[in-house]
Amino acid sequence: MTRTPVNVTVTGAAGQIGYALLFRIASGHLLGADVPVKLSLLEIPQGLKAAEGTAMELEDCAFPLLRGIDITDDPNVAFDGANVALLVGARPRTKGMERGDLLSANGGIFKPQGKAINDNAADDIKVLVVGNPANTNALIAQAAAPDVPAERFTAMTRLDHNRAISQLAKKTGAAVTDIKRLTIWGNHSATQYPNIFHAEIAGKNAAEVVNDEKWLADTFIPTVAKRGAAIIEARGASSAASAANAALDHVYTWVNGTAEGDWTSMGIPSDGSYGVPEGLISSFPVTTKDGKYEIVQGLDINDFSRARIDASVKELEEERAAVRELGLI
Ligand SMILES: NC(=O)c1ccc[n+]([C@@H]2O[C@H](COP(=O)([O-])OP(=O)(O)OC[C@H]3O[C@@H](n4cnc5c(N)ncnc54)[C@H](O)[C@@H]3O)[C@@H](O)[C@H]2O)c1
Ligand SMILES: O=C(O)C[C@H](O)C(=O)O
Repeated sequence: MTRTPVNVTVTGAAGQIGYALLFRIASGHLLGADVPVKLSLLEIPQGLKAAEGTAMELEDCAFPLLRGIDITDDPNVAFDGANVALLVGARPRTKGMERGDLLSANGGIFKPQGKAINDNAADDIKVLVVGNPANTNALIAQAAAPDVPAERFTAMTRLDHNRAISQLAKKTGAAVTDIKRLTIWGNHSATQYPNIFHAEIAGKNAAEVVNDEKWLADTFIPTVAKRGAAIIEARGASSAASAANAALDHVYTWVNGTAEGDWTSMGIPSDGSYGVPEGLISSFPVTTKDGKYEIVQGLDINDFSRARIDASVKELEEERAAVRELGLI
C-alpha cells in the first residue's frame, strides 16, 4: 500500500539544528521507517540560499521516504497543509539584550507563525517548539491559533529528559535503557526540575538506588539544568545534534506512543494538574498513545520536589505576564 506522505514543516531550516534534523527526518526517524514525508522549509530571506544548499544535499541522499522539498520565506506557504511543524528558528539572545527584548523579538516570530498555522495547517497539526525560550514561544504561537486545539502546541524538554537519563545512568552504572519514569518539570531553562523520585532503575526506585540527596541537589539537578550553557561554553555554539535528536524523540513518541510502564517529559499546556496554573506551557510526565498524550496523574510530590516545581512554574508565570504586557498573547 502506498501511504500518503506526511507534510513536515521545519522553521530555521538553515540553522545548525536544522542541518542535524532534516536528514534524519527524511530517513524515517521522526515518524517511522515506513512513513513517507514531504518537507517544507521556512527561513528568513537571508537564510534561503543556505536552505537551498541543504535541500540539494537532501536530494543527493536519494532517501526512499522523501517525497518532496519546498523552501519559502512565507509562513502561510510553509505551513500550508502541515501535519507536523517543528518551530526551530528563533531570535537568539545577544549581548546586552534584556529578557523583555528577547521575548519581544521572539513574539515577532512566533505570533505570525502561530497565525499561519491557524490559517493553513492540516486539521491534525502537531507543533513542537524548539526555539528558545521554548515554553513561552509555544504559548505565543498557541495563543495566535485559536482554531487549533491548544494541546497540539508543545515545547521541547525531551533534551533535558535525555540528559537526565544519561547522568543518572553514569552515576549508577545502569544502562540508559534500564531507566524509566524520569520527569522534567517546569520550564526549559535553568529552573527546570529533573525528578528521580518516581524514576526506576531496572525496576528499583531510582532515588533509593542513588541514596544521596546531596548529589541530587548539588550535582545532578544543576548538571542537567545547566547543560545547555556548559555545551555553549565548550563548543562555542549551542547544542545542535542532541537538540535535533530530542526533537525527533519528542515527535516520534507523541505519534507512536510511550512504552508500557514508562513515560516521557513534554512541555504542554497545563490543565491545572499538580497545581500548575492552567494554560501555562510547562513540562509534565506524560504517556502517549495513538497520537495523543495524557499527564500521568496521582504522583506523590514530596517537599523537595514541590519547592523546585513551584520555582520553575513561577518563572513561567513571569514570562507569561511579560508577553501579556507586550500584547503578544
Ligand atoms: N528546547 C531545547 O532543548 C533547545 C536546545 C537547543 C537549542 N534550542 C534553541 O533552538 C533555536 C535554534 O538553534 P540553532 O542552533 O539551530 O540556531 P541557528 O542560529 O543556527 O539557526 C536558527 C535559524 O533560524 C532562522 N530563523 C530566524 N528567524 C526565523 C524566522 N522568523 N523564520 C524562519 N527561520 C528563522 C535563522 O535564519 C537561522 O538559520 C535557538 O533558539 C536555540 O536556543 C532549544
Ligand atoms: O540554546 C540554548 O541556550 C541552550 C539550549 O536550550 C540547550 O538546552 O542546549
